[in-house]
Parts: sequence; structure tokens; C-alpha cells
Amino acid sequence: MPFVVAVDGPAGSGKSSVSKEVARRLDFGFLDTGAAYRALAWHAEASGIDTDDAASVVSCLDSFDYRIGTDPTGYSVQVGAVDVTEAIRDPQISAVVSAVARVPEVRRHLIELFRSIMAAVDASGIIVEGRDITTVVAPDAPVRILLTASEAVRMGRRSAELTGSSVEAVGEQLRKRDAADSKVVDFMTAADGVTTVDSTELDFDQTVEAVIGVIREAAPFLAPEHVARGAQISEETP
Ligand SMILES: Nc1ncnc2c1ncn2[C@@H]1O[C@H](COP(=O)(O)OP(=O)(O)OP(=O)(O)O)[C@@H](O)[C@H]1O
Ligand SMILES: Nc1ccn([C@@H]2O[C@H](COP(=O)(O)O)[C@@H](O)[C@H]2O)c(=O)n1
Repeated sequence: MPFVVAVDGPAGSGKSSVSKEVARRLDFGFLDTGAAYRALAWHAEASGIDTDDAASVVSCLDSFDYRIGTDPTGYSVQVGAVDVTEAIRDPQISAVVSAVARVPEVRRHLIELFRSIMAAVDASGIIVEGRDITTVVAPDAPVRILLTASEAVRMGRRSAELTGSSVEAVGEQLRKRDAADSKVVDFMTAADGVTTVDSTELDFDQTVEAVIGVIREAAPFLAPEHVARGAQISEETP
């Protein structure tokens, strides 16, 4: 198993962008678990399935042929022969993904998939981000982080990305998604042994440095000079 860094947090907290940059600097793999729930929501919609109907969602797991890369410098998401990397970011998918993610059988299926992707990664470590990574997917990971920021800051950052949508509409969707997702897993409070990184007052680079700081503290065998440029874990790695 590679060295696993588990990162959870609410929508728009920077999990994906920050984790990707940290992985790039450490020469680690990167796994965006939300992409799988989004891709399943896309697949259900493309198959004409009502995403509010749990049994119908479960019925499309068999035909869910999902692939995702783990290279933080560029990865694609595929369902069958279709590249859905962009399509799964559509606000229409964000609006229905929580309904898909709350189905226990879906979670069991995807958690198994995440663990197999983590085990097969071709790198000395992997950063895995989502909502239940620190608590369910990889509770024994040597580094577990809750990445958070105030709701107002998260809304501001997310609406800056989504031109064409009002701040109010973006904020409303983010709040609704967090409220729905929180009923399934707790990603608002850090579980025992999980370190909180609050980026409310930090810029992007400071947040990346803060996360690397947590990793470095837990894994002193990552030499600081390597961490600064793109690390290789030394041979003494346990
Ligand atoms: N510390 C920061 N300062 C400024 N902008 C940031 C910071 N962290 C992240 N961002 C920006 O905030 C936006 C949201 O980040 P990102 O998409 O990584 O969040 P996320 O937690 O993965 O969201 P979601 O769960 O909705 O997919 C991005 O535009 C990202 O570049
Ligand atoms: N570990 C996870 C990751 C994601 N989800 C669900 O997927 C949705 C999309 O996730 P993003 O990180 O891409 O925003 C999210 O809203 C959750 O419904 C999850 O349940 N567990």
C-alpha cells in the first residue's frame, strides 16, 4: 500500500485543488473520490434513471464502467467510452449527486473501488480526497486532514469559478449539498486523530504549505528539500 494522505471537507473547501497541488509537489498520486459519485450521477441521468429512486440508482451500478487517472498533473474521468471529465462538473450533476451518494449500496461499491485504486497506484504515496476518507475509506491512513474554510469564503471562491451563476445561486447550491451530504457522513468536524486545516485566512499557496506541513510532521522521512521540489520517499520509509 502506498503512503496515504486522507483529506475530507465540505464543498468548495479546496480539497481537490489543494490536494492536487500537494500531490504534484510530493510526486504522489491523487484520487478525487467525488468524481466517482458525480460520474455515477451522470451515468444514471444518461440512462434515463430517476436519481431520487435508490433502487433504480443501484440497478445501474452493474453497467457503471468507471475509470479515473491518479496523475495530479492531468487526469481524465471516463464512463465506458465517454470522457466525462468536464460533464460531471455541470451544476445539474452537482444538484443530483447527493441523492446518488446517500445510497448505502452505492457507497459500499465505490469505497471498494477507491481502495483498489489506492492499492494499485504507481507512486510512493497518494492523496485521497472526499467526505469520508479520514473516517471510512482510509481511517488508518498515516495522515488525515479535515480541510475547511468559512461558508462565506467557500461560496466566494466557488462563485468566482462559475461565471454565469449568481453568488446567491452558487451559495444556495453549496449549502444544500453540504446539508444533504452531512446527513450521510460527518465532514464538518474532525474525527479523533484528524488534523484541521482552516484556509479561511490563507491564500492558495499558504494552504498548500499548511497541508504539506501536516504531512511533514507525520512523516519526517519526507526530507524538506524534497517536499519543496517534489518529493521521493527515502528508503527508510516504514
Ligand atoms: N486557500 C485558498 N485561497 C483561495 N482560493 C482557494 C483556496 N483553496 C481553494 N481555492 C479555490 O477555491 C475553489 C474551490 O476549490 P476546490 O474545487 O478545490 O474545492 P473542493 O473542496 O474540491 O470542492 P467540491 O467539494 O465542491 O468539489 C477553487 O477555485 C480553488 O482554486
Ligand atoms: N468521499 C465522498 C466524496 C464525494 N461524495 C459525494 O459526491 C459529491 C461530489 O463530490 P465533490 O467532492 O466532487 O464535490 C458530494 O457532494 C457528495 O455527495 C461523497 O459522498 N463521499
